[in-house]
Amino acid sequence: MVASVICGLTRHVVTRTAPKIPVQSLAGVVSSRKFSEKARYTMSYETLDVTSPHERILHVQMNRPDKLNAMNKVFWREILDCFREISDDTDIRVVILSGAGRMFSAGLDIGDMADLITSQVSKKSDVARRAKYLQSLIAIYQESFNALEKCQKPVIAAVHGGCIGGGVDLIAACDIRYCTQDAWFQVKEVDLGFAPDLGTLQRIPKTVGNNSMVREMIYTARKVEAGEAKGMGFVSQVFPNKEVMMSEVDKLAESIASKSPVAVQGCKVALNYSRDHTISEGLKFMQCWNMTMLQSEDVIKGSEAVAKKAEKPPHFSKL
Ligand SMILES: CC/C=C\C=C\CC(=O)SCCNC(=O)CCNC(=O)[C@H](O)C(C)(C)COP(=O)(O)OP(=O)(O)OC[C@H]1O[C@@H](n2cnc3c(N)ncnc32)[C@H](O)[C@@H]1OP(=O)(O)O
Repeated sequence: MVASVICGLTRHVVTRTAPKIPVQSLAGVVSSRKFSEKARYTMSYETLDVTSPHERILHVQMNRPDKLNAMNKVFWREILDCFREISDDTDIRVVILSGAGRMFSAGLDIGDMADLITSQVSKKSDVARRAKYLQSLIAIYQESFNALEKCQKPVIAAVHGGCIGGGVDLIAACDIRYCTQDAWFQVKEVDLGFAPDLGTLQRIPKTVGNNSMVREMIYTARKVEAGEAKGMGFVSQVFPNKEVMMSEVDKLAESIASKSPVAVQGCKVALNYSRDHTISEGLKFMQCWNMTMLQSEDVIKGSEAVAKKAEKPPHFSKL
């Protein structure tokens, strides 16, 4: 019953329970998804444009420019599938996330949501049935953005123009946020009459030291300009325009991609774990993590390069 009611979402749920395993992770089988230099990554999506600007780096661009990258039903499924696939792809070490067209994202696709309310929610006769439906819908959307945080590779958000509602939830789940001078951020949900539910309220207060400013931004739903976002620590760098930003993002991604994936992925998992646990639990986690990872060949290669003051980083194998 529930499956038939959630209609277009059924496919979504099924995908979640059976994550795809990348071909190349199956016993070294040669994949059709190998890179040629600057080749287009062959994952194919309707709402995302996925390319590989450099070896080991993937650029995921939200690609509904005519709708200001508003997040529709297809997007929620694709962003989840895409980041799950990237997480397991040993060819990839860093991901860049951006938006095509004149802004990063106008957030939730309001038309799409209105259709869903009319076609699904309002047809249910009872408050409990409507509530159950909405609860599972919110959980599905949350999982789409959790996928960025769970992705083993660092994700760099590159924001230009508006970043509204779901757009803020999305970048809150990223590791690093850069933006252009013309970027603005708006937690718009309060203006629409509800509280954000996809991570803004949970992640931003743990990212930004200025809790007073976070609450001001959320309660008023006002636009926060790039300089203010940097001042509060939500973004780490502001650039004059998108071209300059993307070039700097590339440099950042290349720098991270040149490092040991054992080290970088270890840092990501430990930073996320430590954010959600006590210091003592985080330290215990590191004992367990590094009692294995300190035995990696990467530690030998890295230490030798540092000791020899090598100009170039050593070659670290895929992980
Ligand atoms: C379960 C809950 C899950 C998720 C919850 C998420 C919460 C949110 O995301 S809340 C925020 C929702 N978004 C908004 O309220 C923004 C709405 N849009 C606007 O206010 C404006 O479009 C604008 C971003 C300020 C830009 O204005 P303007 O420059 O004048 O462009 P427009 O002509 O308005 O838009 C161009 C084109 O894009 C379509 N569009 C814009 N935003 C959305 C949207 N959020 N959903 C769907 N479509 C959107 C707009 O309709 C236009 O399309 P046309 O086909 O050209 O008409």
